[in-house]
Amino acid sequence: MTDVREGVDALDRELVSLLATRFGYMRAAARIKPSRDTVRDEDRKASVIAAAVEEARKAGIPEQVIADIWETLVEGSIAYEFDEWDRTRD
Ligand SMILES: O=C(O)C(=O)C[C@]1(C(=O)O)C=C[C@@H](O)C=C1
Repeated sequence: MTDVREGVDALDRELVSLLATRFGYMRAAARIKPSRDTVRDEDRKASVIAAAVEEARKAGIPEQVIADIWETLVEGSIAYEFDEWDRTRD
């Protein structure tokens, strides 16, 4: 069990590192988007979540769990992008 928990802890560190990279892309998106009302894109949000759920289906892991995680992730990303957009504009 110790090995399993060490594996989980190492994987969680990797996941956070990958998420840090993803949030870096959100900073880039906030810089690129020309107006505040383009930060939230519901069509893109739906397509990002659908793609993650499809990957979950292929991997044989619970699709609803992945849908819930991605809902939180994309909403958190949108909030972060709004903060970035406001921080970098007057
Ligand atoms: O694709 C974008 O436009 C993004 O800013 C990325 C992202 C995401 O988290 O994947 C975030 C905000 C948008 O509403 C849609 C998707």
